Amino acid sequence: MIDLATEARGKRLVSIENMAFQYGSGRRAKAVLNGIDLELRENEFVCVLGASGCGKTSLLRLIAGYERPTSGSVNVLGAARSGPRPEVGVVFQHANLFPWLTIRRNVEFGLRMQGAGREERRERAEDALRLVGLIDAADRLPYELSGGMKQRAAIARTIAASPTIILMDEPFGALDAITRESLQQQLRELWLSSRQSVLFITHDVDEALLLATRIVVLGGSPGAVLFDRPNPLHSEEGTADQLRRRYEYGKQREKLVETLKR
Ligand SMILES: Nc1ncnc2c1ncn2[C@@H]1O[C@H](COP(=O)(O)OP(=O)(O)OP(=O)(O)O)[C@@H](O)[C@H]1O
Repeated sequence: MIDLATEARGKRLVSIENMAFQYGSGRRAKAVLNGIDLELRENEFVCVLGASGCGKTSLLRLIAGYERPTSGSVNVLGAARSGPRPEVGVVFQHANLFPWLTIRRNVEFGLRMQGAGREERRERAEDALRLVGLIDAADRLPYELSGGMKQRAAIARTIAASPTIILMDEPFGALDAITRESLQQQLRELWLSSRQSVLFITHDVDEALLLATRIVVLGGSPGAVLFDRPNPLHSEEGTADQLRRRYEYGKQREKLVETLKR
């Protein structure tokens, strides 16, 4: 029988089946993930929550193609191929901008690698910088920008390359609470207008409840999927404040925190 709820979720972009992963081998082996089944579909914003050390970054690195599974499969865009690829963009906790290049040149850099011509690079970089509200800072150097602006530049660099999937590893983890909230809201608006498929790693329950269409909780050692459900609070409207004032917010939050403690 066709599962209508699953069919409605759109095309499958990432499919992980019974996957295990370990670093090293023999006596130095460190089992990190075990029995992982996970999907990312078109237009989904999946937040992967988990306590420190449960394997979230390792999972992202496997999807990005930086690591290979020890057993089981990680299929991305129909292929189990390893190595970075332009269809998969990654945003890390630290912006990693080239300090000697202007913000514009940083954003253009990946496009040059893709072989885009000068005009096209300029246009796509400007569009991306406009989307993240950084067009006025385009000709500044990274050291002249605040932490939040640098993260927005890193997001612009990823968006400009038009990936099919964006992987984000705690992109706001190193920012102060106010900047973090403002960027969460901006990312939410960006996602609502683009419906880009995103897999977002975080250990922040509030961040997941605000941004996710679906929430996955990883836990245990080696890490396993403890919870994988649509975000019941996902909404197309409203700000973070309005979301937190919703009646069900406290209950859903508590449920996730309890799962995280397992
Ligand atoms: N290159 C490596 N070699 C060996 N062990 C590693 C390596 N990288 C990570 N680990 C170990 O794998 C486990 C999972 O690490 P990972 O970074 O994936 O967790 P995480 O959930 O992202 O943690 P955090 O939230 O603290 O970033 C940890 O125990 C870590 O020490």
